[in-house]
Amino acid sequence: MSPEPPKILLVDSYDSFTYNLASLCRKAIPNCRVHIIKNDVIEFTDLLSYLPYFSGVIVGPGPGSPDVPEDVGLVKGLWKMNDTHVLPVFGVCLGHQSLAVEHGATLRRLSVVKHGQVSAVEHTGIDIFKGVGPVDAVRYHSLHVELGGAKNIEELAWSHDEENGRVVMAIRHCTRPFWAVQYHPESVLTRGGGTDVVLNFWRLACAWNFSHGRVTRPWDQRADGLFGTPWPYIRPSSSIPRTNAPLSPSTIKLNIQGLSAPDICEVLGVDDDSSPFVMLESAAQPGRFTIIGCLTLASLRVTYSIGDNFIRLANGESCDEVDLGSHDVWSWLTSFMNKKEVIGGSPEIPFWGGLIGYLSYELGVEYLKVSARRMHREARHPDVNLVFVERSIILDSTSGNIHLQSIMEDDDEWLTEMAAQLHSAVRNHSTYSSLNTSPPTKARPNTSTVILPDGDLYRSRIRMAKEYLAAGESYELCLTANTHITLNDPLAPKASSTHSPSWQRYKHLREINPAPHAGYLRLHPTTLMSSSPERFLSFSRPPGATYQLRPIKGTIRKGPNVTRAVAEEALIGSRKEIAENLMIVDLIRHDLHGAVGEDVEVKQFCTVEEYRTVWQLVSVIEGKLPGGADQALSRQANGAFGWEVLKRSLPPGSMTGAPKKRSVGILQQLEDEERNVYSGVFGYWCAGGGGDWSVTIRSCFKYDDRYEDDANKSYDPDFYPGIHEPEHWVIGAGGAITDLSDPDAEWDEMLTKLQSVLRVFGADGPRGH
Ligand SMILES: C=C(O[C@@H]1C=C(C(=O)O)C=C[C@H]1O)C(=O)O
Ligand SMILES: NC(=O)CC[C@H](N)C(=O)O
Repeated sequence: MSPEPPKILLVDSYDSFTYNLASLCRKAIPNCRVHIIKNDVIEFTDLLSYLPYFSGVIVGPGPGSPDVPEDVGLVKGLWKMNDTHVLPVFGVCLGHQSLAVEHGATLRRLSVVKHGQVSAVEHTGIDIFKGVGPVDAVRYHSLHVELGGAKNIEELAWSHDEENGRVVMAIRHCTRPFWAVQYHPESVLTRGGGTDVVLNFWRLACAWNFSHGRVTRPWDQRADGLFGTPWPYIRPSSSIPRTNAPLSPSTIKLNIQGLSAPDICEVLGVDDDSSPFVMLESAAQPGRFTIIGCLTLASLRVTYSIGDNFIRLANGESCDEVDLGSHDVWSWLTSFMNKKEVIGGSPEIPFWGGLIGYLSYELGVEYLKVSARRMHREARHPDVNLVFVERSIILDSTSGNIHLQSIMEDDDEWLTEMAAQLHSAVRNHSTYSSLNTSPPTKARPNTSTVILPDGDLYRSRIRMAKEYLAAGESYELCLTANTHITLNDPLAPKASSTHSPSWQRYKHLREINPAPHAGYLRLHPTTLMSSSPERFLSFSRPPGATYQLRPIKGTIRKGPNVTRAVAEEALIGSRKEIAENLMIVDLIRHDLHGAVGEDVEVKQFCTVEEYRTVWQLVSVIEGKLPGGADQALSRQANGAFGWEVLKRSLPPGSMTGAPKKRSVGILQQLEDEERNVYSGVFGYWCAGGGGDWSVTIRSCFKYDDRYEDDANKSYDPDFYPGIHEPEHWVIGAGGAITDLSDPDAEWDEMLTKLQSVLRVFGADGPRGH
């Protein structure tokens, strides 16, 4: 009989780095099984009888303080076990602080907090540091411990901070098998002191277990009941069998020069303001494909608002509310897409047909189970707003090819007709207004109002955010605020069957701020225009799917003297910017490890990319499922696992800060309004597997409630409910606040981001005040 594998209990204090620690543990401890529990799922006294199943415990990092019982939960109890229960424990950061504090150490705040910063760590070279060379370790902490009054605690490592003096970096208990480190061994930038230290812990733990005659209890049903499957646990996304025969796209490939994405939209009738319309546009590098939906009266709209127990399905003819029953919106959509599977399209085309639309920020917040203070349950606008696209036109900016596709049966006639229409559009191309790029007329005086966030209030919120950071509640907070624009010009051309003001504005936006993740989504009641630079998550078609996230953190405004070299110096050369980006990279590694398991890699760390108005610092993280799971899941459903990864990773970490859950809760205190469409994601899920979702930033949206009940039903050209009404647009903008943030500079950065979109309204831009 083979020996039982080492079993490690990892206690998670609601951190955003826990799965990184699990992964480190799996790398360091041969063949181990890691069971993760939250620190509040069980009382410590009830956990005691389960400890014999484990060879050791790892106590992870987390927000808050070791002094606050709710922050550490059952962890406190571990250090007070009586001799019969004792087992080896390794603490990290909050875990380290808890070990020290429970033994009499003094908890203090650092004079200057360390979030996402690398420090040289000196160590004794013994014990968990035996054979360990130089350590350059990432730190995420505001609090630290002084060992003066501590009993039985010995220092093993320390750092010398310019501002804080000597800070304890690792300790051990003198008589019990307890060790801990203040730094983060699992961070992607930690060099030395990671796997080597965890392996040493494991060797010491084995030696202690052996010398104390401690044998782990064989795993049984009882343990299974509480601790379940060890990490990495790949969640099957859907067990619903495929019920329909898969569809197959019919395609025509054209190479027509001189037809832009907006030209094609106009051929398709985007100017009819009452009709739904979707385009995901790669309006700049590194974007390649533009996806345009060719919607029909029968195109199915799928909407859902938080708090509802139904999904709304509508097309131009009917509208139904479908009871969710035991499903949530995520699983409902998974089974919906299971019935829509498409196979056999051209492999290089990312989208063959499928869902296009947006998911709100609050949808992600709801999944995190943060108690939502301000959720307006009544009369919510859609948090999920999607349309199922059966006919599409894809532009490939690399080859110049235009692909017409349909997954509707016997649709060749449409393909031929559309090809003919596009050919004739080029011949008459002067009739298409998109070729005339003149911006919408500047707003007449007194016809538009722009309500900017209040500068003093924003700065005071930054200071409050920094107070939370100093207290150890968060490592980084992405603070944002909304700008409201009201347009009320009785003389401006009205929405009609031949004129869509929002479309004209979008065309202007793509000119002044071309972006790789641009988009125009008119899914009434919502209209979204985006010039987003940021991909959130893309997943390629299974099998062998790659899950890629591309967080941006670090922004500077472009200007005549801001060359690439200057931008690199300002971004890569800045401790602050690298720290901001690193924190999100570590957070995203955790989110991805939580979904796909062990195979997660940082492919690009902090590279400067150029956009029309800003330079940005971008990192790329990719994950893959293990071979067996990948095969099994790809047989089961068409990209449903990508949908699962999306669900588990929202809201985008770059829009929350870390640790995600606690930070989202704090941001709800600091921000006055819901973020809604802003800070969520928009993109597609292809029915052939694969998807691409962008972060909804550098965007603006409006709700037009007058369309709500009727527009889906009516394509009646005489029905324009918005005809004499003002338009009300919202632009969200913000930035990551860390301890190193300067309130004036952050306000300015927020204005820079805001300005990239606000200019389309022809309104006077914001000035710093
Ligand atoms: C918050 C915004 O952007 C986010 C914050 C960034 C930053 O702090 O540098 C960069 C990109 C986004 O992840 C925004 O555009 O409104
Ligand atoms: N990363 C952590 O565990 C942080 C611990 C604690 N909240 C601090 O800020 O010091």
